[in-house]
Amino acid sequence: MSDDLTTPEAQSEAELAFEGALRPKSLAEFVGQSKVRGQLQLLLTAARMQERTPDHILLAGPPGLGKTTLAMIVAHESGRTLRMSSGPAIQHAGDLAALLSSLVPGEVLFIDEIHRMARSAEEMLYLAMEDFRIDIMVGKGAGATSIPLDLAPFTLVGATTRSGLLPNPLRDRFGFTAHLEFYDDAELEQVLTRAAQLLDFEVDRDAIAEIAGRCRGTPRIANRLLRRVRDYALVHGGRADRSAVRQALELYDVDELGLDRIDRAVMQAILTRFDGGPVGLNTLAVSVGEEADTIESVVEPFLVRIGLITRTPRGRVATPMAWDHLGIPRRPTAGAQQALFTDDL
Ligand SMILES: Nc1ncnc2c1ncn2[C@@H]1O[C@H](COP(=O)(O)OP(=O)(O)OP(=O)(O)O)[C@@H](O)[C@H]1O
Repeated sequence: MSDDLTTPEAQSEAELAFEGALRPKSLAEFVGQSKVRGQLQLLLTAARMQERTPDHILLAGPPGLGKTTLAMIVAHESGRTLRMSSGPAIQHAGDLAALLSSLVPGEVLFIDEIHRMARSAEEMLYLAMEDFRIDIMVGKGAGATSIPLDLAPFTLVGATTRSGLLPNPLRDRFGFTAHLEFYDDAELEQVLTRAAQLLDFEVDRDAIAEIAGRCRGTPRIANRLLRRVRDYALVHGGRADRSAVRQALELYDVDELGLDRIDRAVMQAILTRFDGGPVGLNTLAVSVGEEADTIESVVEPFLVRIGLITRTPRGRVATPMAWDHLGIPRRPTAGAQQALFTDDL
């Protein structure tokens, strides 16, 4: 689904550059997530007063809600440099050893998608987080020895979209875990207003409200839709008003609830092929030709959140609102109450 406007992951170098320009640089500029902001502020201030590195921080939540931005803010607010890496780039304990041993004292190490790091590296990280020390294995077999190596003190900021996949010993070593929530419409309007100002783009208030309602509670998508609306207003030479938003987003297949092509394909499958469900994740993924992981981590949380589907022990089930929204008449004999596919819940 890499070409979809509402995919919450960043999609290209150009988008990353665009995001960089809009990224809040301080906690004060960061919109929403007020509880997490307050908790982080306290943690950073206490560390500063005690002249020590801040505790390790785990940021959990769906893509595009601001985990990378918060990691950058942690480094910035504590006056430290930031080193960025990601779970998939750490395939061996040696990759992590090289990274950790090159940190300068006090540096903030950001590991995105930390749940995708190699198991062997995870174990090395336990000791590094706790004692700022690692054991390097030298040699093989009976002659193998481990050489302890002291590390510079650092703060690890881990980000994950799947905190349930992190082993407990790793999760427990974070001093603070922040669960980022989807943003409400008022917060998204603030994100959009700020972005429009930074882009020097004049846009009507009701246009902002219209975009906020269609961006899946996700700032990254809000900014991306704003960009498309800006293109539309530029090309058509008109005002960036509510009607321009509607026309631009219709062109890109984003409906008034923010559903895109994939969401609709998933809903159509549940409603028409499986009579409203229940249907198991893998069966559903195969029927729409998508990865089960994409359905589970990107599509489903949003559909559940807006009340179009529910998760039951027997699988995903469409709600009455889903039939109405997709404009599909409910079948009186729908087998929705039968567990059709219970093999892969
Ligand atoms: N609270 C916020 N206030 C203003 N803008 C935000 C906020 N959170 C995120 N953004 C905007 O959304 C973009 C995406 O945020 P970010 O890269 O931090 O998300 P993420 O959660 O790390 O996503 P991923 O998991 O895909 O890496 C940022 O460039 C920023 O412009």
